[in-house]
Amino acid sequence: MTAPGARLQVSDVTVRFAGVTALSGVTFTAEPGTIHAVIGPNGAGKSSLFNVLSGIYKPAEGSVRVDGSELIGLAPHRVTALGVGRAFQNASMFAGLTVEENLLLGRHRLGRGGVFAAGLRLPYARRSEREARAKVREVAEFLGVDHLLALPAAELPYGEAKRVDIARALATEPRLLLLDEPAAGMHTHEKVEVRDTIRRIAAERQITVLLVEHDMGLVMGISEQVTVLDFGQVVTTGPPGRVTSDEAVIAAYLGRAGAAQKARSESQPPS
Ligand SMILES: Nc1ncnc2c1ncn2[C@@H]1O[C@H](COP(=O)(O)OP(=O)(O)OP(=O)(O)O)[C@@H](O)[C@H]1O
Repeated sequence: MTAPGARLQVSDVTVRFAGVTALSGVTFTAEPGTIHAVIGPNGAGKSSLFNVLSGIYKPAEGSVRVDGSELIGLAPHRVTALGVGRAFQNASMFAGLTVEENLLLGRHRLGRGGVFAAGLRLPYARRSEREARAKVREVAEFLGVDHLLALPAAELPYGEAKRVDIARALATEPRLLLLDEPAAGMHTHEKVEVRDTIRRIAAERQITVLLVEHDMGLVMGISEQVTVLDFGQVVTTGPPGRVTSDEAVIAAYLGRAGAAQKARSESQPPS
């Protein structure tokens, strides 16, 4: 049976870099098995949040709980073991390995075989390797990338590489999946596939999906809840219909777009 998706509780998370507060008191909850988007203008803090949630950044303050277990302070591989998988904005595979090898590597730290056990061909290492290969194939079939398993990762076209990167994250059997701009740079028909894939991950596997994405049509079409960040702070969290009509959200987007337009017009030489 598939383990149900995790509840993610982000509480008062603050991240500072020299002179810059990237996140300030960020608080929201993503409910099990739902699709929860995090949106915001450039520089709002979305990547910093994902880096906290995958153990890359340690916040100055705050707590992140996955089904009640504290994530802050865990190394990235421990975060994976806790049930958090991440697909990256730029697919993060080893170019010299095949797709299957990349997917197996993602799972490696979940297995108990280890390098020595595998080298000695100990029975439990062989069993764990068999299980890992079966899981990788099952996930690849679920995402329709099984025909790519034997290919070198370097040969994948951009869109396929992004789908395979989602498969790599899913192969770690996450209960919470972080998707970082899964539709970036994709054609319209590929975006439809990505949308359907994300829906199936939540609906058929009950995995909680946290989605950072700039395509508002995609975000508003599939998310149950949307958290809006601006200047590192939560502007609001709510269902898409409410968020899109929220004055503060409109101001955050239009204000930033208006400022950019003003800067562009001011940089034009007078005619
Ligand atoms: N490693 C870092 N060192 C210094 N400042 C950083 C670092 N990472 C992010 N920042 C700053 O923190 C703020 C938030 O950046 P972040 O990349 O998290 O935003 P974002 O919402 O992901 O933006 P984008 O949509 O452009 O990717 C920005 O002001 C950024 O310049």
